[in-house]
Amino acid sequence: MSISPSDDAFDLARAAADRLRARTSVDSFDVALVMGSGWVPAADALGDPATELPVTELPGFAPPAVEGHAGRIRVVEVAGRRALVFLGRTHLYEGRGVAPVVHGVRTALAAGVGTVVLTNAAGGLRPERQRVGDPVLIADHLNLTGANPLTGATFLDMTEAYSPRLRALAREVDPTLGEGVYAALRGPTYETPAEIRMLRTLGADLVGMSTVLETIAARQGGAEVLGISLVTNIAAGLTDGPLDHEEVLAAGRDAAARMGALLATVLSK
Ligand SMILES: Nc1nc2[nH]c(I)nc2c(=O)[nH]1
Repeated sequence: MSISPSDDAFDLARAAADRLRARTSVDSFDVALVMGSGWVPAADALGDPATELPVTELPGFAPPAVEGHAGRIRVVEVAGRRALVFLGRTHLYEGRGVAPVVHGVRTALAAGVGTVVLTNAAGGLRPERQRVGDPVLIADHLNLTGANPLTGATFLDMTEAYSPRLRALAREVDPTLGEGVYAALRGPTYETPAEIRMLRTLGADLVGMSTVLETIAARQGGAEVLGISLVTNIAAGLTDGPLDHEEVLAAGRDAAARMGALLATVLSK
């Protein structure tokens, strides 16, 4: 018998799923999409929501670190599938611990979701083949956060953490999509040039501060995962000049709108 993470984390996810069902009058959902920084235009392209609510209406969700769209959930029918669209997420760097970072995914799985799409904004480590604004499919990850949502003898296979089937579907829809290894660090600092050189040596192609813990939680719950990064800056030391977070978000917004059509098409398959 595997020793799963503390039961209260799963009890809280079940309570949040029950409240979500009651609030949306939807008994079960098919797919969850977590829209990272700059991905709100993609969420808008998925279609008009039947319901939209602040996550704080559900147990276990903290108010968003930054006001605005982040911290809201939309219920949208995407290609005939009942979708939960999370606008924004909790990051490890907020210091709330690991469980809140994966609470959204666990809530979605408790509400019946079998497919989880994780999007994020990331730094690009391969300027020779990446441009700001490029979407990149996540083929695999390096969890360098020093954290894990699982505890105890939960020895989870992570061989195909990012669904080969969904990645092939995405490439069928958009053959220009590249793939890469996503390295997650705790943050909130961006990397030093020396750390970027280390990550390139380790085989990473993208760097960010999210996604990997959500992927682990989704895989523990048996869900298929599709991960997509939007390269919103070329990582530190690989171009001249410092990183400016506002520029980074603007680049993400420009490219994210076309991602909405891609996601809707992939989910229709
Ligand atoms: N760690 C890290 N996270 C990021 N998020 C974005 I957007 N760009 C970066 C980056 O260059 N490094």
